[in-house]
Amino acid sequence: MSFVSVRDVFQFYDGRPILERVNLEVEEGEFISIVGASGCGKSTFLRMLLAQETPTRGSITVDGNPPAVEPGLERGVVFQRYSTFPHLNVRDNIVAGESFRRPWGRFWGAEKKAARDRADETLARIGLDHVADNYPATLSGGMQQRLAIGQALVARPRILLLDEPFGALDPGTRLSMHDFLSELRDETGMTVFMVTHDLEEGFKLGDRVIVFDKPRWDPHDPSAYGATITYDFDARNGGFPYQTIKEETHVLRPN
Ligand SMILES: Nc1ncnc2c1ncn2[C@@H]1O[C@H](COP(=O)(O)OP(=O)(O)OP(=O)(O)O)[C@@H](O)[C@H]1O
Repeated sequence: MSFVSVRDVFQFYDGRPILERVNLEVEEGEFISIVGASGCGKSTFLRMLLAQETPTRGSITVDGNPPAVEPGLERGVVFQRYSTFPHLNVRDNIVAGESFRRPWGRFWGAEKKAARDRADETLARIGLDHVADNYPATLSGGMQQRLAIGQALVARPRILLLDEPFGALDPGTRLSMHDFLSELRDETGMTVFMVTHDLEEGFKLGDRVIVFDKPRWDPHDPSAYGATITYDFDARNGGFPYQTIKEETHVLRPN
């Protein structure tokens, strides 16, 4: 069985289909980029992987079990929402991120000093070392996002869920965050699901790029049908020339 297995998943809100018959098999360590039109259910899909929502029908398993409700060590999941701790300075926000992966939580004494030194190395990698002693509220929006991403990444979860994490960053910062994410992923072998609206970014970072779309469309009732995975591109080795179209396995056929 695959590490993450999504079988015949449907999600309805108020009787309205959002996702229909979604199937996906992901091996541990794969990086899955998720693209699709606005409102087609990409974030809903991430929330189901995070067990914040249960599918109306179908099943999702992570390592053979339903996804953990509480993100923990075994099935560590971090959802990127640009949230940092306002009462901790920038350095200690990174230390807090790393402590998420320890069963006993916070660092003390010499360990704390070592954790702060590691945090300073991380801050240098994401270009925030000069504001290590500042509080998040004093940073620009882009810097706060970088901090939140750094905090999520140093927790080194087994699965990392990212919902448009780089959307608001300027192009230079975006590139350095790409490098940071790629390096950490190589170091940890974590499995990543990343929603992005930037196709180039999706192909650059992802091993696969999956597309959510509505294969059935009623012009008189746009919400009559839900979206599913219509394409599953192999993005390794440069992407497009090696694309694999799996339309046959995913597209719904009218009965
Ligand atoms: N809790 C909810 N209750 C009812 N409807 C919801 C709920 N969450 C999302 N929706 C609806 O489900 C649809 C899919 O939303 P979702 O946020 O998953 O899309 P998305 O593909 O991530 O969109 P975007 O790219 O704009 O972020 C939308 O029409 C949204 O209004």
